[in-house]
Amino acid sequence: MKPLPNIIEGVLFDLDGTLLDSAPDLYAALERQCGEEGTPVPPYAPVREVVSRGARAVLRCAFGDQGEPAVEARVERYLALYEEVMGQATRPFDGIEPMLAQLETAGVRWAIVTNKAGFLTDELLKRIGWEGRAAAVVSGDTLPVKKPDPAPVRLACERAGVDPARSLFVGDDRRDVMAGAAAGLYTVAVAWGYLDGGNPHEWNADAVLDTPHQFAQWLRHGQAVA
Ligand SMILES: O=C(O)COP(=O)(O)O
Ligand SMILES: [Mg+2]
Repeated sequence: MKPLPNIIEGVLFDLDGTLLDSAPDLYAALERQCGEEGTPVPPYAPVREVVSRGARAVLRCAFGDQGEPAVEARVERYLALYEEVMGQATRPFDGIEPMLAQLETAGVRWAIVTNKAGFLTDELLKRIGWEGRAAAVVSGDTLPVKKPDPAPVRLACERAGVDPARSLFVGDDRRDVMAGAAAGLYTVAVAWGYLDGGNPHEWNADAVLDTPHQFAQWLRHGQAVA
């Protein structure tokens, strides 16, 4: 693993699958939609895996064999159902809260760069009690482009007032690593997330960490822990 920057000003995080285990609510919304349509509900595991790719990827698990227009036609209803249940079962992954507290105590600013639509991100952060806590929040529709484009990462650095060269980008998907690297940040792939069926060791991240606890320890010591 590449050594960490000497001074860390900011840590930017992906949301779904990195800070929050949001898959149970995204699955619950799909269950409801399948129920409304009398369609069989797909098993949880393959849905969980694609959650970081957004609503369409989740819908494809149930309606994909009917073709892309059938998926597209259900996005609006799916998002409405998700908004209803969002936050009920979504929790930070184990170890995330103490890790964020560690950053806050150390005066390191942390921010969120998610591909989730802004109206959902803002409402979800309210519901889980994180409103106003992150130094910046950039959502999938804040700009005309989203991750893997580096622009949302650059904007989050600007809004949080941190130097990209002294900041980390942390995510559970290859597109997080691509966006973070192209924006000039040190990139961390997290193996505790959804991973989209991929292997985080193959994404050319500067570091790969297995648990939030290990990540927190690594930040404290500036190096990988065994
Ligand atoms: O909802 C999405 O599209 C994915 O969200 P994420 O970027 O926070 O993983
Ligand atoms: Mg993600």
